[in-house]
Amino acid sequence: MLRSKPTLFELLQLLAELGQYEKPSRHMLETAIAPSLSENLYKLCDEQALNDITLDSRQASKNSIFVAIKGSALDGQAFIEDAITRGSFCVLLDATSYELGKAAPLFECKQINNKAYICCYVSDLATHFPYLIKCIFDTEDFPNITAITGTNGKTSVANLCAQLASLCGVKAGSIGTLGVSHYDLGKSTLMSETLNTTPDLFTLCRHLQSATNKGLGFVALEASSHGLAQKRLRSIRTNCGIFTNLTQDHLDYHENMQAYAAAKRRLMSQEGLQYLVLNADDDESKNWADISAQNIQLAWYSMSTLAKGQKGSYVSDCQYTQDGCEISLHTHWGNAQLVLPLLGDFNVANYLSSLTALCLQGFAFDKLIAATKKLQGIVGRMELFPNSHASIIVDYAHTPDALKQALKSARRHTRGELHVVFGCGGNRDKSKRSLMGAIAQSEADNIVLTQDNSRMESPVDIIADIKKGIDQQTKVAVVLDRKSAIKHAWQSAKQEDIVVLAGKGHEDYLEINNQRIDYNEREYVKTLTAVESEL
Ligand SMILES: CC(=O)N[C@H]1[C@@H](OP(=O)(O)OP(=O)(O)OC[C@H]2O[C@@H](n3ccc(=O)[nH]c3=O)[C@H](O)[C@@H]2O)O[C@H](CO)[C@@H](O)[C@@H]1O[C@H](C)C(=O)N[C@@H](C)C(=O)N[C@H](CCC(=O)O)C(=O)O
Ligand SMILES: Nc1ncnc2c1ncn2[C@@H]1O[C@H](COP(=O)(O)OP(=O)(O)OP(=O)(O)O)[C@@H](O)[C@H]1O
Repeated sequence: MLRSKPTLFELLQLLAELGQYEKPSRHMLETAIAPSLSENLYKLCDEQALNDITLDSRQASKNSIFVAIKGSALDGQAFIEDAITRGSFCVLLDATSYELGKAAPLFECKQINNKAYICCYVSDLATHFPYLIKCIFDTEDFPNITAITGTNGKTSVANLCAQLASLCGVKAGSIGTLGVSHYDLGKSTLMSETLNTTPDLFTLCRHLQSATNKGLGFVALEASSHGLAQKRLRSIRTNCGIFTNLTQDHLDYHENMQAYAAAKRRLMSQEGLQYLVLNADDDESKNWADISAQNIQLAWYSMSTLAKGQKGSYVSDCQYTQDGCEISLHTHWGNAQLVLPLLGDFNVANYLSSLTALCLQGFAFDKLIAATKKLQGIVGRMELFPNSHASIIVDYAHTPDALKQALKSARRHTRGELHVVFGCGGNRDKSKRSLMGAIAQSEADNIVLTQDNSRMESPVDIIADIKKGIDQQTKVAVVLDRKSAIKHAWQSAKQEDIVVLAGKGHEDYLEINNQRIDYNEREYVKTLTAVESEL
């Protein structure tokens, strides 16, 4: 029988060929399994093509392989029972995790709750991940991938790229903070939630395999700095990379800006990278251009103009209306006058990067312009909730730069005063709190400080840290309960004012004392503004 994918036994033989250990024989397999008298297990090892692999026991499917590795907080070995209970028949472990001082066998048969499974010990297991995925997924058939990195804008750009590609007739997908979505002619369907912005390599492959099976030709993928640093994208062929910007974030993890910037630059080493889109208005882009490989085609985007010789897109004039931006667009591929249903300069920049990436990859300019007219705003990203009292914008800004950009942008769209409601997350980069306080003071007329995901910290302490950046305390009100804070800000606002709610965006929970409490800001705003007539 012809099989496109190997069995576990064949996989072990292939790994042995890579020089890791002695080639196993069938006799070894029979001897290992025989004592458990598990005929079914033998069949799974020697007759059944491998079908799924996971690092996370909670995702283990029937007849899958569970890869148990040590993480930064936990050891995957603690979840073997969970994986076996959920259907895994095999656990891959690094050879070093075998009993101290003893040489690990290549495999042995074990039992948990009367269920036999096979435990394989592979030397340098993590270095074989790229090889493992090629044995299980049709990686060569994966859709064209555009990966987006940068401190801010990844989700927005991924969404815009996927919307535009699908409106041009190519079924598309996006993978990132908002989950995994598929797009057909601009209409998006949420396929699954994601635990991480950039999923681990095996989860990512599962999403890409499903995209392949559903006939998608294009996928926009968010590449977070954690994901890049932890090599979650390694060996995933990436046609195009987009870098949006670099400002302070995640220093609790990366420790300093150099390490953070270096993590992002890893995107340039992605396998198969042909195109790179850089932000001419961001200094870090110049470092990217200096070190990108000669064979990668560069293109640029800018909110002002491009230098001589820079191929790409820019905007010469931007008018801010109550519900969007009117722009004069100039690109290497053509020019146009456009109305974008997006708020804020940075969303125009996000649009430019998406358009440039698609033009570079051969999408027709005219089709993209026609598609632009059908674009939808992005959930929780400068999302406008107009009403006759004072418009509300729900935005996901949770970094100093994002808050600054969101407030500056909102200011341009308002004729009245600007109000901001925000807090900061607990147990994360504390240094950004006072910076965000200072930004709110300089950019907004009125500030309401409130709860965000305080996690294990006291929200009162977090707010005290934010206040350290504010000396005009008369501008500030503190209302701990987030819904009450929003109501307070909106009721104190006047007609033609704008109230920006920063930090929660699309999320549907508040994480307090390590518990997720149902909280949907967008739904709350709809309810609140529906009763505006009672004001
Ligand atoms: C610090 C960090 O980034 N940790 C990530 C890392 O976890 P880890 O390797 O340390 O794993 P661990 O939690 O110690 O667990 C060890 C092993 O046990 C497994 N396990 C764990 C629990 C369980 O029930 N069953 C199970 O099998 C885990 O899958 C893992 O293989 O690798 C895991 C798999 O890829 C990630 O899910 C996990 O993200 C955690 C949840 C996290 O909070 N990460 C954040 C900081 C993050 O990565 N954020 C960025 C976006 C940031 C942004 O731009 O805003 C992201 O891409 O999501
Ligand atoms: N190009 C940009 N430059 C600066 N700020 C931006 C840009 N695009 C979006 N923002 C701001 O950053 C917030 C987050 O945007 P988005 O979700 O697109 O970024 P992200 O990089 O995916 O962030 P995260 O990884 O934290 O989810 C937005 O709500 C907005 O306030």
